[in-house]
Amino acid sequence: MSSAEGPKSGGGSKGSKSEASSRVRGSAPTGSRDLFVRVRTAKGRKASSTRWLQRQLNDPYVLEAKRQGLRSRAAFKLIELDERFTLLKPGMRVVDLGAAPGGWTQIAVERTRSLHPNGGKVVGMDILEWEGVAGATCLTHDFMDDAAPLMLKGAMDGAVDLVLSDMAAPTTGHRQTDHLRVMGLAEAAWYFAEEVLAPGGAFVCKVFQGGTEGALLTRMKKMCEVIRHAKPPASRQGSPEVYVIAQGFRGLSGGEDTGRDES
Ligand SMILES: C[S@@+](CC[C@H](N)C(=O)[O-])C[C@H]1O[C@@H](n2cnc3c(N)ncnc32)[C@H](O)[C@@H]1O
Repeated sequence: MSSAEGPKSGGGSKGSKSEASSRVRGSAPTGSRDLFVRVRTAKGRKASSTRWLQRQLNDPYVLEAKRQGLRSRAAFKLIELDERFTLLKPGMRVVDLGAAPGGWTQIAVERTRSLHPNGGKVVGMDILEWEGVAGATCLTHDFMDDAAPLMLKGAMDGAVDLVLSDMAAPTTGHRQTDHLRVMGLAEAAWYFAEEVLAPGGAFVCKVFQGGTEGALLTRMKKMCEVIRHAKPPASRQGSPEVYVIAQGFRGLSGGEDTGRDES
């Protein structure tokens, strides 16, 4: 796993905010901000909100995302994972689950060149309403709903090279409940990936510290050449999130028992 230290150095692209820009975004912020913004407590604002605001105003990833016209600081997590594991290439077909507000989708569009003729294809889905990203098909639907896989398959119309899932249910503060919820989403994302991934395809999914659960990991190992876990530097150090990266999808060799409960 990578450490969650300060931002990496990078090229520092100049910040047009146009999504249609042909400029490839994606350099992580360079160095930290000199001026620390202190937020005073205000009447009617909870201490937790003040802390959140102060963190946002002093977070180099938040500032850099804004500068580069990226919709979320989370975009840098995908950028860092892509730099480490070489996930995205021009022409690739990508599904992005839990896509709102669209930072990962923006990066997928740029790196697959889905806006270009003969470029890739990107389909994103989120349970929340979200603003469309040019170059992607953006769906609003609960991925846990039975109809969701069919909607995604219909929009993709063919095999997928990369399934991304940054899905996260709102946290309750109860560690086990939050863990179970995120793992439920991860499991559903993997089963979807099994159905749509092309040979050689890859899967990247948010899980919680401790990594992917035993049964799911065993199943993934049977179907992929390599499975790794990573915490990209942009992932907050205090957050339990890590990502599982499965590459070299080969599916199952005829009728093997995977232990999945099909009932
Ligand atoms: C951390 S955010 C994703 C950020 C995104 N990767 C980006 O770069 O902008 C997690 C998202 O998962 C979505 N989500 C959670 N449960 C979901 C579900 N059942 N179906 C679809 N989306 C879901 C949430 O609505 C939220 O927008």
